[in-house]
Amino acid sequence: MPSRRLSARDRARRELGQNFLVDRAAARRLVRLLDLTGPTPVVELGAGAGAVTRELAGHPVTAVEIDPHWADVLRVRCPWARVVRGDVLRFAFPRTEHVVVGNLPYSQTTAIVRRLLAEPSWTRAALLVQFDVARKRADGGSMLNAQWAPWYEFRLCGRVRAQAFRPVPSVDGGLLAVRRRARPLVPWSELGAYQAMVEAVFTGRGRGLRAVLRNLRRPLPSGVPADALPKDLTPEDWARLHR
Ligand SMILES: C[S@@+](CC[C@H](N)C(=O)[O-])C[C@H]1O[C@@H](n2cnc3c(N)ncnc32)[C@H](O)[C@@H]1O
Repeated sequence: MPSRRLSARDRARRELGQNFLVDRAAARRLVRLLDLTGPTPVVELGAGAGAVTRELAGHPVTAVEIDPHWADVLRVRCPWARVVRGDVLRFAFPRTEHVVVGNLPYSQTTAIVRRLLAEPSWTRAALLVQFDVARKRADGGSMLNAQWAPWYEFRLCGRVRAQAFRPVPSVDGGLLAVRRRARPLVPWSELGAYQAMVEAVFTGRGRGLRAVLRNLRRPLPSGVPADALPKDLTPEDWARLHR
């Protein structure tokens, strides 16, 4: 029955964060952040109705979409793309070099970003997320930022007004560029130990960084003021603290 089908679609729209881009210029701005020059493989996260996918015509694209309805639509609209019907959180990312793009479902941004950062083979990502989330990532200072700072640089690249999406969300979007460092500040093989250290510092007992580090029996990195807080440390400070 049409009315039941409509309500199922409405439910999917809400649960899966289906705020589709209707502003072509915004989709182009997102794709331009990838600096695509040659035939670099692209993985698109949450491809939906293909607003971003169609701006990638001519590139080898793998478009991941969880909703079977939109995955089927995509196969017709963007026949050059390899469409994978599945959950980004379980997707097997390529083991060879690639780039990543996605207008992410707002409700799953953190989970998807965490999943993405744990993948070793992509070099650049262009993400459209809530503006405040993009700004927070780019400003640094959070535990999540510190845990990934030796490997990635985050940059806020602009705002996308809420009216660029349908349905119109309650907040604007933000363009976030993530670049893997050519020379990581900490070896990838030490990721687990490094992240445990960052968590211990952020959640450790003591007032100020010096006291927290004293409790953890670690020295304050040279050049860091005694009254600094964990959020004040630069990626280089964190790397020295790890060493
Ligand atoms: C904000 S929409 C973006 C759609 C399209 N890329 C665009 O820009 O118009 C997010 C898309 O991600 C899909 N999605 C939500 N959760 C997902 C997940 N866990 N894995 C894969 N796709 C997901 C939704 O169905 C939706 O199509």
